[in-house]
Amino acid sequence: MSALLDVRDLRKTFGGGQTLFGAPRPEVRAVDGISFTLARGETLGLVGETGSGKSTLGRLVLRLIEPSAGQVRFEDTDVTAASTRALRAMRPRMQMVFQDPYGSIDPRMTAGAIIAEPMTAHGVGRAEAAGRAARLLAQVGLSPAMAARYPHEFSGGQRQRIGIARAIALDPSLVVLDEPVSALDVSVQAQILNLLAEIQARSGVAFLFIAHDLGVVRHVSDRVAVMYLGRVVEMAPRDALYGAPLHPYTVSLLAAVPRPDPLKERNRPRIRPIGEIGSAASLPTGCRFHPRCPRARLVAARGGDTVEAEGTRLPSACVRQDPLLAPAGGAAHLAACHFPHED
Ligand SMILES: Nc1ncnc2c1ncn2[C@@H]1O[C@H](COP(=O)(O)OP(=O)(O)OP(=O)(O)O)[C@@H](O)[C@H]1O
Repeated sequence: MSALLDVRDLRKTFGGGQTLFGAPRPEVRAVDGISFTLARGETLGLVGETGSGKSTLGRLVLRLIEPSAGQVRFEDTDVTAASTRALRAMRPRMQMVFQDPYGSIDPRMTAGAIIAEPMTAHGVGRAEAAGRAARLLAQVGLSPAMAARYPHEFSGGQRQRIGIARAIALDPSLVVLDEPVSALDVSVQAQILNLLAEIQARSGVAFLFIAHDLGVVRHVSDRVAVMYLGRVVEMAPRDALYGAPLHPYTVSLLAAVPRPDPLKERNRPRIRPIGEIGSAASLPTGCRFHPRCPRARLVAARGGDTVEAEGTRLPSACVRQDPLLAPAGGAAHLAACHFPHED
């Protein structure tokens, strides 16, 4: 069976060209050649630091923004080439949940109206939509009587439940969730993650789950993709990624996840990337992680073919060749690193 979602070499560049006064405007390669598939009912977690391109990728997949290049196929239809009309017909099947669901919603609408809106927009009658909105409220753990209330009368967690109810109102087969629990207290986060798992078990919806927090992604994902400056640098089934990470960036992200046991915390190796995430406006040569990579320094110290870069010696492959995302630990465990097995 073909994949629900098939993303091929997707790219998005912002800026470029010139400003009004003729100065060159920097070109930002926010998404720089990303490919992956998603099966029906699957959850792919997408993690990375701020600025790695996660939100841009999520919006491209749903064609809320136009790609610069590449292709997105959803349910065997080319989303990137779809006409406005075809795209509109697809919308009920592909939905999005935002970090703050009310950022884009009219605060003067009641919860019932907010949930009913996508249904009436797609031809469901008003009375039928109101009835379904009440049932959806119950499904997301809220009282149907809350349909008459306004956004400001809800807590953050309740608002996110309403955002989820709205997203699943038309029974989508894909929901892109962009940091859906990042703004919530930890206890509320767990409730929302459980709710999403219940919805998925019942409906078979697939999730593209975007988060900067590896701990959150671990709870919900079947597979995880780690993004760095517009690229996926590692992608693997959840247990392989957390149990045996291959890319030094993933290793460093995992080292930064706090653990509940302070004793273990003390003995944990401190692997940190050097400095801050670079800029997608001025990408390094070769491997885009090389300026921050602790492993490149380790490998160079052992000798071999090295060059002078970043004020130190680094393997010439890291500085000169852009590594491809390729199988490195079994067919399903992909990493974009010249030295995936050296630590
Ligand atoms: N509309 C835009 N115009 C110009 N640059 C943009 C635009 N949207 C995003 N970018 C740039 O693209 C890069 C990726 O941004 P994006 O928001 O996708 O990253 P992210 O990983 O989702 O980060 P965050 O977690 O902060 O949302 C960043 O360098 C950002 O500044």
